[in-house]
Amino acid sequence: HGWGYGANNGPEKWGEDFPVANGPRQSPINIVPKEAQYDSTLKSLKLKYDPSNAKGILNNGHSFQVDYEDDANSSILTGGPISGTYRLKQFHFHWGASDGKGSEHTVNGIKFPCELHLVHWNTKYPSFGEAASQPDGLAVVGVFLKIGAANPRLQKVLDAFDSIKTKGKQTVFANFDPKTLLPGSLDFWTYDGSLTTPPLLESVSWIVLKEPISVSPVQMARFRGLLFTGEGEAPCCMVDNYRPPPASEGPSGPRLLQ
Ligand SMILES: Cc1c(Cl)c([N+](=O)[O-])nn1CC(=O)Nc1ccc(S(N)(=O)=O)cc1
Ligand SMILES: [Zn+2]
Repeated sequence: HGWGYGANNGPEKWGEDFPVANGPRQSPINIVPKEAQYDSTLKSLKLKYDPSNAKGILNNGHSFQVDYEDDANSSILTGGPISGTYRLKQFHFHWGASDGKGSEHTVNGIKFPCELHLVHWNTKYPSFGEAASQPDGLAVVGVFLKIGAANPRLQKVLDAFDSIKTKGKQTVFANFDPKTLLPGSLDFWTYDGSLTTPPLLESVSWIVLKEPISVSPVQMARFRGLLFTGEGEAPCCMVDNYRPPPASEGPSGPRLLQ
């Protein structure tokens, strides 16, 4: 009976097994742009990805993720609020059962239908696993998806869904540049937070892009065709795999890029 997003094992229950759920730097948060501090010391974001580092796509029972080779500095994040070099490990998404919800971060209380996370780890540590337990260990770039025209950049990901419908299924996913999923502007909000699923480690520098990318209702429907459940189990659609922000606003809001 592991954690999930159901009534009995969802976000309200995570604190039972993971007390850090009530810690001081938990994610996601509601972003209030007017309250974001202007920080001219912040640098612009630099993302350099090598498409050939893409390895596979996996349904992990909570979301699906595209995994990258991370044994060299070929797909990296630098600049923004971080110092040093962070390597891309994987990207994944969170989404709702309907278009009115699904994102983890919210903006002025507004939920987007979907949110993309590109997960990177600090190369000052020997591995992702080591970095994940350090306060400056991880950097996740969050991108909102909003309902609009179909996004052709999502096509290759959507086309893999038939091969990873159930929990534990994975397939080869080669030659994909995650940069193609980013909006035109890399302007961002940033704050120090945590993983948004168990183990909820408080090791993430969050970098949330201000500009969303588009996704069509038909494309969103295809996300909802994935299953939380494994082959042969009673099927449960993979939807609402998002942690909501805390009801009350946190201590300090995010900083804003120059
Ligand atoms: C905790 C951990 C370790 Cl350590 C390893 N490992 O391979 O050594 N893998 N995982 C799992 C992992 O990455 N979870 C994760 C959870 C939330 C997010 S999110 N939504 O972007 O905050 C990103 C990742
Ligand atoms: Zn995530």
